[in-house]
Formats: sequence, C-alpha cells, structure tokens
Amino acid sequence: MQWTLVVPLKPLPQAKSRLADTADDGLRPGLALAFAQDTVAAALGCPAVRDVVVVTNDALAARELAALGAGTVPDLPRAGLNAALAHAATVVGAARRAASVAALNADLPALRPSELARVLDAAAEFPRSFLADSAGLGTTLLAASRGRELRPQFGVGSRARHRASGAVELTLDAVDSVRQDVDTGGDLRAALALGVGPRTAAAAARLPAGQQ
Ligand SMILES: Nc1nc2c(ncn2[C@@H]2O[C@H](COP(=O)(O)OP(=O)(O)OP(=O)(O)O)[C@@H](O)[C@H]2O)c(=O)[nH]1
Ligand SMILES: C=C(OP(=O)(O)O)C(=O)O
Repeated sequence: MQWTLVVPLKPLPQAKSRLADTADDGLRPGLALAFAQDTVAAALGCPAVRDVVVVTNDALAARELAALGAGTVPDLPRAGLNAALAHAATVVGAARRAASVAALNADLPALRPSELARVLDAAAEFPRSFLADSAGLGTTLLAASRGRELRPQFGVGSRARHRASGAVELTLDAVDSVRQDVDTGGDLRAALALGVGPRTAAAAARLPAGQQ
C-alpha cells in the first residue's frame, strides 16, 4: 500500500519555541526549516510513500518544501494543528480518491526511509493506528487506511488520546528515527547521535559550541 503523508508546519518564526535555550531567535527558524526539509526529503525517499503534502501558512517553507517535491496546502485561519491536519487530510482524500493518509510531524530530522516504510507497512493492517514518540508521551505518526477518517488529536499527551480514540498503537522495535522528534536541546542531541539529514547537520553546525 502507498500512502499520502500530511506534514504540518507552523509559521517558522513561531516554530520550535522549546528550543529557545539551544537556538536563539536568529537561528531557530532556520533550524525548524531544516528539520522539515530533512523530514520531507526522507519521506519522499520512502517506497511506501506516494506523496507528501505540507500544510503550512509559511510562504518560505512552502516554497522550499515544494522544491523538494512536496505538495502544499494552506492552513485554515487560526484553527490550530488538529484542524489543519483534518483539513489537509480531507483535501488530499478528495483529490486522490480516498487515499490512505498518515500525518507525520515535521520535526524528525533523523528520519530514515526504510524505518518509515516498516511503520507504514505495519499501519496498513489497521483502520487507524499511531506511533508514540521517543519520550513516550506524544505521537509522531497517525495513520488512517483508505476511506477512514484521520481524527487527529495531536498535542501534549497525544499518545494517550490517540489510544483512547481507538487507534491501534504500533509497537515496532528499531524505528527510532521515526520516533525521534526534536522539541528540546536534549532531543536535538539524541537526533544528532542517530544521524540527521544534511540540512539539519548544516544548521546545527551554526549553533554555539556545546549546543550541538
Ligand atoms: N499547519 C500547522 N502546523 C502546526 C500548527 N501547530 C503546530 N504545528 C506543527 O505540528 C508539529 C508539532 O507542533 P508543536 O509541538 O505544537 O510545535 P513545535 O513548533 O514543534 O514546538 P514548540 O513551539 O516548542 O511547541 C510541528 O511540526 C509543528 O510545526 C498549526 O497551527 N498549523
Ligand atoms: C504535537 C505533538 O508533538 P510535540 O512532541 O512536538 O509536541 C504530539 O506529540 O502530539
């Protein structure tokens, strides 16, 4: 089965606020863009992925991610993350005759196509399923098979909410790169240890010594 991935991205000046201790206002937007570029490039390199659609109101990010081969959909005004995802999932479902759709966070700079393929192949067995993040509290991927609604409930504590919503938790080993979202300086160090994509490696090299 091939999937359409929907990747949500905040306007870059507001993105990754929890990285403020690691990257100042001058560097943080570029770091957030680099995470999204490496995430989208890895996703587009995954054999289980048919296409990637980024939902964002950020014009620069939309342009840069379209240059990698992603489609883009604008956010609904002031609706928030879950409304943006549900909207984008509806748009791509309508355009692609009830495609199988998965939401994937934009902050997975260590993402490996082969690990994403294993997660999506496992997700194909269930109507709705999700993968917990490396911290064990959040979600990095929520999948809905053909014809099923995504019903996203991302945000703080989303692992428990997705489970309570009836989505099946995917319990795969050795898919660390799909779980490793980057919210804090510690997360960034963990992602760098796994091995990040080239744009994040370049952006991280510009951080002050000790923050990389
Ligand atoms: N399109 C869209 N994406 C969003 C919105 N809110 C959050 N996101 C994206 O959803 C994912 C998780 O978002 P958050 O953890 O809330 O925000 P973040 O920028 O990653 O980090 P913090 O600012 O530290 O909370 C990231 O890929 C965000 O860019 C929104 O309102 N619209
Ligand atoms: C939005 C989520 O991610 P983050 O860890 O970036 O807040 C989530 O886990 O639901």
